Amino acid sequence: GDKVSAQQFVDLQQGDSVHPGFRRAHAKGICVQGEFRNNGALAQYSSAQIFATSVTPFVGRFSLAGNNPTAPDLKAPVRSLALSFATSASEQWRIAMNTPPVMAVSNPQDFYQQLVAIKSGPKAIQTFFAEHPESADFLAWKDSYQPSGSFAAETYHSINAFYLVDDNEQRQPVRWHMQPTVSVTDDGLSGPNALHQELKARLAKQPVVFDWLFTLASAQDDERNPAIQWPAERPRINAGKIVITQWQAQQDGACHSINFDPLVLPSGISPTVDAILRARSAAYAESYRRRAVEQLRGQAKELSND
Ligand code: HEM
Repeated sequence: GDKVSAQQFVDLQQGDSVHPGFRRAHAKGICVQGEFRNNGALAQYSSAQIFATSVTPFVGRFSLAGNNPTAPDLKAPVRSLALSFATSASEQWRIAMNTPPVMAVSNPQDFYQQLVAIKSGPKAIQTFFAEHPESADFLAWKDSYQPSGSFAAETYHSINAFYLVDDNEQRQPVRWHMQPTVSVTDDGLSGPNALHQELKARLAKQPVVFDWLFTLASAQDDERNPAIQWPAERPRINAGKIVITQWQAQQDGACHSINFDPLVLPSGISPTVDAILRARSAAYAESYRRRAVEQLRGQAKELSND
């Protein structure tokens, strides 16, 4: 199909009502900070500094899919976690993850059409999925997914694959996910900011901890295709713990001015040719450009979800 530009993506995602100063997607969220406690297990696969050092701090952001920074927390179909590690003076690693393990489609053009179909209503999206059999793994996830009662209790997936690159330039394709260490039901949660309030109350008492698990592809898996789940028997390596200790409101917080572009990678990690990664990088930059201009012009709304 025809190429889709970053401007077209962001125009569609921001929709008719622009919220000046906010992200055009995943607009509602909260900044967090913490550290990665490495256990050394990935050092043989990747020369990245983060897998050689014991502790690396990060700035992160929990968020909800959608363009509205005041949307009700419990209505969002997808929850997210983004992390930015300053792994050395010259390198950063930025990661943006969602609750589904795969995308419904394999390329940017089809994702654009999926967003068009979502806007057109339930019948259009049903037709879209019927015409895209590669969405089967995504739909299976969607059918079985039970939203939890906490950002801390979700599993967040890289979806796109990357390569771990070792000292000899050997590449191992991987996907990763953050596995929660608590389970929380949504019983009794209510109100538009339920997940934000739950997170703040939780962090006042204890850190939020995830295990960072990497799944190793084998030669039969196509690491360029973000729609296809890899078989469950693929090896998994636990690289250590993601420990979140603090939060800040997003508009004043350290995550506000970070563009969580998935192609900002340190040496030892490299991108696959998955076209979605390039599309994401371009769209995030366009969204960032728009919100930065609005902020510069003083149009950004002061708004927090406290
Ligand atoms: C072609 C496909 C995609 C497009 C066009 C797209 C577009 C966008 C845009 C425009 C933003 C706002 C960026 C900003 O202003 O900082 C965003 C944020 C985000 N996206 Fe995507 N996205 C895509 C796929 C994905 C996938 C596959 C994932 C998960 C693996 C993902 C996870 C996120 C997350 C977590 C955020 C919020 C990051 C933050 O907290 O700042 N996106 N996306």
